[in-house]
Amino acid sequence: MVTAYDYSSAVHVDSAGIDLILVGDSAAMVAHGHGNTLPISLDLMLEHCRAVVRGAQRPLIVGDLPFGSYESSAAQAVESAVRLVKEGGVDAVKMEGGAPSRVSAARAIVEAGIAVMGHVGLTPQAISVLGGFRAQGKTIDSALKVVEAALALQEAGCFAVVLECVPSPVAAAATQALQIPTIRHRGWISVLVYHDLLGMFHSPDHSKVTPKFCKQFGNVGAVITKALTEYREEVEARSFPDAICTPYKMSCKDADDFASVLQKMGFDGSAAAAAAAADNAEKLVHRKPQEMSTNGVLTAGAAVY
Ligand SMILES: Nc1nc(=O)c2c([nH]1)NC[C@@H]1CN(c3ccc(C(=O)N[C@@H](CCC(=O)O)C(=O)O)cc3)CN21
Ligand SMILES: CC(C)C(=O)C(=O)O
Ligand SMILES: [Mg+2]
Repeated sequence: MVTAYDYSSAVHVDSAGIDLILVGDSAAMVAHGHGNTLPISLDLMLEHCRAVVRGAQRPLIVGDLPFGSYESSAAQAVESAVRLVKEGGVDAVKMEGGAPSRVSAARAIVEAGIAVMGHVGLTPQAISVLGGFRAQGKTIDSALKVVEAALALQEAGCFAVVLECVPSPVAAAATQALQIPTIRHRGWISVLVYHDLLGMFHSPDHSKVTPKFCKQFGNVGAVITKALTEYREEVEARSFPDAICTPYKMSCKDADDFASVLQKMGFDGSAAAAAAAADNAEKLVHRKPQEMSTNGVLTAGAAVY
């Protein structure tokens, strides 16, 4: 399971054959730059869900219920879950927490006909009471609470539960106790945030949106920065764009006529510039292949024009 927040990330995750996509409220952090997940609204989550749904066909798509959209009552939870499915197009919803009121909300959503994924352990929407992004289940008492919460969510009808930031004995015990699948986040990991696994951000510059440790399966951020830098340098050096790169063609005759019309109108400078550009394009096109740069773009261009 990997998160996705927009069309292009959904296309990538689908192409990689990944089974589940989470449209996570972590979008607040990695897509919008907030320091935690609390600010994102249900309306904004719906936009992210719609974009992801357009990009992915095969994976099961789960949408996070954002902070403030399901805590007040079971009725509010059902209403928000219905919107995620009906307007967002997701296949299932995920909600954080295992307190009795959350378990009742999960049951009500399932009874409304919507599949629910639970989420216990570190529940980022509760940072205010947890005191930060802190691992959970590190004492016997809190470890038991994690297992009990997971069991209660299963009993309420959840089809899976995410166990986030819990020690491996706690994840193992909960997984053994449950019949439904457990999805581990940061432990034995099987859900990762897209940007984390691709290495999209260079810590520590973006430490507020990048958790301390996560296996990086790529270094995409560095690839992006390199490409953007090369583009900027080529534009600054005026080596890109060159005449041959333009796909918009004008016949030599039209170019000449265009220049004389400009001249008649009194735009002498423009006429000269247009004629020079036409001349330049002409020269490039008629160069012999061996005179061309070994750059593939130029060579391909010579064949076309
Ligand atoms: N990019 C990103 N990746 C995530 O995994 C993620 C988000 N955003 N946003 C929502 C939550 C927040 N998450 C986080 C954020 C920070 C830590 C973190 O730094 N944990 C420390 C401290 C643990 C402790 O104090 O007990 C760690 O070392 O793992 C963990 C999970 C997981 N989720
Ligand atoms: C980290 C995962 C489990 C999540 O809830 C999110 O990305 O929002
Ligand atoms: Mg989330």
